[in-house]
Amino acid sequence: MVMPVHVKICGITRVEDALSAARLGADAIGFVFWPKSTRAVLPDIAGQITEKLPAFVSTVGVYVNPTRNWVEETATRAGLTLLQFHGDESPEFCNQFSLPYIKAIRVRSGIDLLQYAARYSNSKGLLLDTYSVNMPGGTGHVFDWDLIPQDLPLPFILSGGLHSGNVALAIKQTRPWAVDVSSGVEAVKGIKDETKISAFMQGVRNSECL
Ligand SMILES: O=C(O)c1ccccc1NCC(=O)[C@H](O)[C@H](O)COP(=O)(O)O
Repeated sequence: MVMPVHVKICGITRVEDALSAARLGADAIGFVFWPKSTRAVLPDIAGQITEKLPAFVSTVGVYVNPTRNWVEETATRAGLTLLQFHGDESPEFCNQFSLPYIKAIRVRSGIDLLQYAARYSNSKGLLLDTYSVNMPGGTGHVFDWDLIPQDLPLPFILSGGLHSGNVALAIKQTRPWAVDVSSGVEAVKGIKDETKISAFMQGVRNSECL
């Protein structure tokens, strides 16, 4: 039996994009609460988007080395269900909130993902993204999927440079719990393109035939 792969569409800043993502079958949407991002959204705007969502769509807050207060304030205002730590947050920092979390790891050669899995064993999964010196996330670039160990003891979310043209192959090769996309379904930064989301979702479904 082929396991269905979950989908998170990240960098949502508009109600219409969130509703398109939900209607086309996304399981989660992500709000970037790192103020330096071109996809950053205000917590109250995120809250208005969350209110419009149908049931069973998770709302994920994305952070890069935030303060405790910022996480608590944004989580409340935006009605989050999951936290995503994308910086150098310690396991102790990530564990202190009332919401579950996933830890983003920026992958490059030489990385020991098994060690990260042991360190963040309380996380609900590792989000594997592409390392870049310039940007902590949302780079639009893929990493070498061969760096993912077969025996990773946590569910992982494959991320980094995915789009409709490569997502089926990515799923076939790595067998993730979920995939995460931002640049690959955008018209411009922070604004999603419904046709691209639809093609991406089709790519995910096609992976079930490979
Ligand atoms: O998207 C951002 O601007 C961003 C900035 C800082 C930290 C994380 C960020 N995005 C997090 C995500 O979950 C993205 O979906 C993930 O990095 C993949 O992005 P992309 O390669 O553009 O699909």
